[in-house]
Amino acid sequence: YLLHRARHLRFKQYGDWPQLPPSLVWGHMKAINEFIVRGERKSHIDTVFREIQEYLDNPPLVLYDLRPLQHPLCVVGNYEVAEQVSRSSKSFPYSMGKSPGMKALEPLLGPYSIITSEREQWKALRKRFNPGFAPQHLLTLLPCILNKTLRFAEILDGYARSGEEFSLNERCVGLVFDITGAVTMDKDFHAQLDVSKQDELVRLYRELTATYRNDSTIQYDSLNPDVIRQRQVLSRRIDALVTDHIKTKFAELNVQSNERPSRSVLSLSLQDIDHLDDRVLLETCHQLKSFLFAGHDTSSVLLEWAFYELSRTPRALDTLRRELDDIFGPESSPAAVQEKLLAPGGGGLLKKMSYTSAVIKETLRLYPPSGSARYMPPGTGFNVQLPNGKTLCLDGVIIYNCPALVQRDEAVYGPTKDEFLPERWLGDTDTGLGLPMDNLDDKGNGPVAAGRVPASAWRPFERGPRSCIGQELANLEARVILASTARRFDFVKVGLGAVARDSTGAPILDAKGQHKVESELFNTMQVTAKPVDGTMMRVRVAGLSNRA
Ligand code: HEM
Repeated sequence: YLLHRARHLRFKQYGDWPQLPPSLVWGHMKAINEFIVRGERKSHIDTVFREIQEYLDNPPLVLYDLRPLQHPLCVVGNYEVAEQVSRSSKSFPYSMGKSPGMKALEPLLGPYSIITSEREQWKALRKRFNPGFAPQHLLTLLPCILNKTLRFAEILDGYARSGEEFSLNERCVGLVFDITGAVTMDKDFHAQLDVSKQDELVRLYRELTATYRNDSTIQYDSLNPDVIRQRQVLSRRIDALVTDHIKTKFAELNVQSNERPSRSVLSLSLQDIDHLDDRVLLETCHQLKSFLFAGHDTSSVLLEWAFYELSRTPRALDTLRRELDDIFGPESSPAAVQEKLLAPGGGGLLKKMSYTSAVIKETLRLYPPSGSARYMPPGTGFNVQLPNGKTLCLDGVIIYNCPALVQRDEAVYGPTKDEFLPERWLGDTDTGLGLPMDNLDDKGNGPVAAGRVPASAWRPFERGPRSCIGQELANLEARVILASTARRFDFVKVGLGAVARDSTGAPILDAKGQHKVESELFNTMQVTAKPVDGTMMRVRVAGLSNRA
């Protein structure tokens, strides 16, 4: 009987789903491993999924039988299927539930996090925190985003003077951590200063995220008692610091003062709270932790890839710089850009940055830092329709909406699917700055189609009710940072991904207008997908003679 049952589970239960040939004992684990060892071992698992999808002739989804270690996993690479998973419907107003695998992130986020909460609890949190992330509100925080960016530019100036190699990842993480801290909790983390001068929270947070740095072994680390204990200790210390901060801010809010009231996401979320009981305190703490985590880990990756792709695509860099010259004038120093943005109506300049927006959109298309893993228990009745009209019930299977596949689908993006081509977005550069809150219908779904590419085929922030609450902030900071630094600095990749040079030392252009590279820079998995080497760079002040 047992053999009959095992055969059924392995070969019949999902027999008509697209998949690699399963083995009775190993399911798909052995077959996946064969693809892993063929390529770069440190590659993010999305790269392996991409190779398997191509090998199987690009089906809309692929099933991976990982039992008994995990639930079966279904990786979605087609925008129409992905959209059905993420959108709300009459029977499933909050779309599919989140995957139980996200529990591994609990020490980072806290058990009440908006990222993992469900149904009414999630809805109440989203309602409470949405106002702080609304575009108009975020514009009021522009001065503090610019301040942190000036510090970043000063640091780059220092590297330009010394000629030293540095990890762009470390610098971008510091910058984005500072911005997220200021915007969400009105706190200066000093994350861009020397380690000894940084706020204790930064150190603890770095230590905690480092426990997740074991490539793709999150699942197994979660079972290691030492790692579990270490995460608990760090998490409790972070909770204590964050709750103290919340209490201080709550007390300040309740004291009449002539000073301008704080505009942070935290302050806005406390406005309607009369009494800070333990539950509200903990719930608020877990949201702040979630914003810190989700905010810094993703936005820094966006910046790293954007600077890298611009550094090896002279055509795109020239176009971007010309746009910035037109909008901000020829004076290109970060301070001059700051002055323009802070002048009356300055925020409106950001809306004019359509090529910059296309660069951001294209970077997030090629290198989405994260995706969405969903799950509905068996018996729920969650069905999707495949492009061929066939219906599949997704109950009991972890569904991974994988933007790294959807956003390189040849059927949508054509033969240039793997190329960095910001121009493809001209005329359709909305990166969500088109007010996602207003753009959504009453069920929280986004527009069905816009421009030449279906809107749902670009989904780095996911779509539907559980889409990223911080997408406006991410877009805003990326625009401000690119506006302040893209004309000032020339980035030069060193090590992995460095450009190839001819005998005179000049970079070699390929037929598509990009510099040839000596080796490919690629993403690895460290909770999110990020460049494997920390994006080692050198930087120079661009055209010293004509740029301030
Ligand atoms: C380039 C930057 C960013 C990218 C690519 C990104 C991507 C995503 C994705 C794919 C999700 C869905 C996750 C899931 O379904 O499990 C998400 C959710 C979320 N993100 Fe972001 N994110 C970015 C920046 C930010 C920032 C700056 C913040 C806040 C400071 C933030 C806070 C959140 C939160 C709280 C959620 C959960 C929303 C909910 O379930 O209601 N993210 N993000």
